[in-house]
Amino acid sequence: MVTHRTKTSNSPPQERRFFAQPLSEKSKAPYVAARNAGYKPASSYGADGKFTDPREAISINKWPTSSHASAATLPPILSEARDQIHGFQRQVQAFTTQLLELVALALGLPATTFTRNHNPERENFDNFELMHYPPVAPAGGTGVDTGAGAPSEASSTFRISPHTDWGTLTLLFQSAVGGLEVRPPKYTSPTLSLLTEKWTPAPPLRDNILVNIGDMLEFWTAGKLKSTWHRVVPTAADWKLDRYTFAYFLHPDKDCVLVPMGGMEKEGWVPRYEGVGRTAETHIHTRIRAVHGGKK
Ligand SMILES: O=C(O)CCC(=O)C(=O)O
Ligand SMILES: [Fe+2]
Repeated sequence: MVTHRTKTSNSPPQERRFFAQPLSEKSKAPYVAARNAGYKPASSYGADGKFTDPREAISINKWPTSSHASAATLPPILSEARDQIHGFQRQVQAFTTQLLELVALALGLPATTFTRNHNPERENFDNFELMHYPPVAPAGGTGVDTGAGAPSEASSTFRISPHTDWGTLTLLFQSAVGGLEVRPPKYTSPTLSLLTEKWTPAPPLRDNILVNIGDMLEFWTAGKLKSTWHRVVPTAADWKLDRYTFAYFLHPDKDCVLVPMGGMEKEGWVPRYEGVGRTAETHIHTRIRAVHGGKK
């Protein structure tokens, strides 16, 4: 799903300034698993727990204003931008509310089917993440794209390894450097075959926001909407470049339950992933443990 954006610049200057700092500075707000927020150094984890990715990122949770108990701890450069971040989050909230209403209507459901689980005043895992991907050489030598032709799974090289996003929707603000690929919906197995499956490139489109469907919508629609597998690979054209993106991960209220809505569950439905009947909070904690381990 691609949607048009108007006023947001491609990469806020704070983003580059933040990542250019020494590790000791960036680590002043370290990642805290219970909040799913903070700085995650390069090569310290992988998107799906299977590979280790060279990407570094900082996650900012829903309340960057210090008046909230669960406010994100922000490192100095980003705390200067608190108001800007908060304003951006409010715009995202208004926009995603409309988007979720449209998704419900398109499925023939009442407009509030999904929005009633996304109360902006309640606790959730909403997460605004700034990312930096350092240059990485493609597998099999420079100038060769990685992917379906790679000789073995272990030798695959990613900027971010294949994964699905955990929340409801992800808004992806990509920079000019490409490499994002999505797994076409014809592949329905919960496990990937990196050696045979062909992925579809999703190059950055100027002034557009790319919207990914996340796990929650897959559970609520009994698989009618699929949580999209995606990855970022180094391409022949720009593997030497640093890549910056930012993403807004929209999450539902922590206590809502992941069961099909609006009578969408058909007899014989086999969920692709574990998690049906759990709360959103339990699902996210399970995902965090798989990626970051039990520590922190
Ligand atoms: O940087 C991108 O284009 C994708 C990032 C992504 O998939 C993620 O952070 O979950
Ligand atoms: Fe993702």
